[in-house]
Parts: sequence; C-alpha cells; structure tokens
Amino acid sequence: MEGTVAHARKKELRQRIRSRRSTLSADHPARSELNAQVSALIESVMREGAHLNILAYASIAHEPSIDDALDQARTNGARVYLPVVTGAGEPLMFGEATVPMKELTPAGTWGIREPRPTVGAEQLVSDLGLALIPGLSFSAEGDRLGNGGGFYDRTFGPQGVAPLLREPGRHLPLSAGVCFEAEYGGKFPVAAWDLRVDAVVTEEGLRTV
Ligand SMILES: Nc1nc2c(c(=O)[nH]1)N(C=O)[C@@H](CNc1ccc(C(=O)N[C@@H](CCC(=O)O)C(=O)O)cc1)CN2
Ligand SMILES: Nc1ncnc2c1ncn2[C@@H]1O[C@H](COP(=O)(O)OP(=O)(O)OP(=O)(O)O)[C@@H](O)[C@H]1O
Repeated sequence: MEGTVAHARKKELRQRIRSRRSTLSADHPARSELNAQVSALIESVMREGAHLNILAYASIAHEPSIDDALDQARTNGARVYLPVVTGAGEPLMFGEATVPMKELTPAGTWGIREPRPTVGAEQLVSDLGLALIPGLSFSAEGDRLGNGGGFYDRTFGPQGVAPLLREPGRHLPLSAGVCFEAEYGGKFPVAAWDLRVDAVVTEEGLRTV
C-alpha cells in the first residue's frame, strides 16, 4: 500500500497541473509546438527503419493533443496503436488507429477515443519502435505522474505485464513521455511499480533522461 502522504501529495499536484492545463487555450502556441516536436521525434525514429509501429494516445480534456503528429505518421506509413481500458485494475489493451484521429469515437468512463482492442502489451512491445506516454508531469529522471489509475504502471512498469526495462540483448522501444515544458522536472513521490521513460518531449524539444 502506498503511503497516505505520498498519495495526498500526488493528488494535490495532479489538481494543480490539471488546473494550469485548463488555462492553456486550445490555440495556445505551446500546444501546436508540442505537436510539432512529437512529429519531429516520429520522423527521426522513422528515418532509422522503413516500418515503424508507434504506441501513442488519444488526448482527453486539456492534455497535449498529438493528433496531427499521429495522422501525419500514419500517412507516412507508420502504424499507430492506442491504449484501451478494459477494466479498473487491469493492464491496458491496444488497438490500431486506422482512420484520422478526429474520426475515432469517445467511449468509457473518461470519454477517451479508443479503437477496438486487438493486441496485448507483451505482443505490442515485441515489435514497437516508439512509445509516446502521456503524463501530468515527468521528473528529470523520467519518473511519471499519471492520471492516477495505475494503468500504465500495471502495463509497462517494472512489475507490470510487459515491463519497459532495458536489458542487454532485448529489443525495446524508445519510450518518450509527453508533457508541457512547465510540467517537466517535477518532484513527486515515486513508487517501486512506477513506469520510467527514456526521454521526455515538450514544446521546447526532446530531453533524454
Ligand atoms: N489520453 C489518455 N489516454 C489514456 C490515459 C491517459 O492518461 N491519457 N490513461 C492513463 O492511465 C489510461 C486511462 N486512464 C485514466 C485514468 C484516470 C483519468 C482521470 O481523469 N481521472 C479522474 C481524476 C482522478 C483523481 O485525481 O481523482 C477524473 O475523472 O477526472 C483519465 C484517464 C489509458 N488511456
Ligand atoms: N504493478 C502494479 N500492481 C498492483 N497495483 C499497482 C501496480 N501499479 C500501480 N498500482 C496501483 O495503482 C494505483 C495508482 O498508481 P499511481 O498513482 O502511480 O498512478 P499513475 O501512474 O499516476 O496512473 P496512470 O498510469 O493510470 O496514469 C496505486 O495506488 C497502486 O496501488
């Protein structure tokens, strides 16, 4: 069980970041700049190999939207997979986005645009080039503060079903957290099961941890 103090601290921080995000208008330059930085990252990974599978996300509420970057990646021949929540306490499943992002239908508790789930995490990770992970904040070490459901941790954390842990001789995708610059370098309690990313992309560019 996680400590009460840690839980309260994370709750407060989540509220603060959500509230700041809600003040960033839809046409704020940081939003389009972050989308462009994600595009640039996808293009640089695509240059390393002909075919690229990407794990991404369909933004909700005031999260940074990467729709344009994902539509462009698909047009350029990448395959884009999105997370699907199958139940509280369950790891994520994944489905391929085969239409423009804006044509996907919002579903479930949080109104997230989700495709039909077809792939589990173990299978997805084995052939993935890039994982774009949403977060409310990432520390300078790559620790992630998520929305609090524990979904990414149960899926990709060190104790999850498909850990993104680097080991010699094992293929793993580059994992990149996505958040606004003001949210990068945050300090918050970190638990043993928490997912860590290799890099963080903000509107200012890519930061490797
Ligand atoms: N775009 C996107 N897709 C995603 C995630 C995400 O963070 N972003 N997830 C990442 O795991 C999963 C869905 N998990 C989520 C968990 C909680 C909330 C959420 O907003 N929860 C509460 C606030 C919780 C609280 O602090 O009390 C809410 O309804 O406002 C959203 C998504 C899978 N897909
Ligand atoms: N591997 C795991 N096994 C069991 N429980 C877990 C695991 N990972 C996380 N949890 C549970 O999930 C809860 C939420 O974790 P945490 O606050 O780290 O979520 P988060 O990373 O912010 O959420 P999300 O990934 O959904 O955005 C924790 O209270 C913890 O008990």
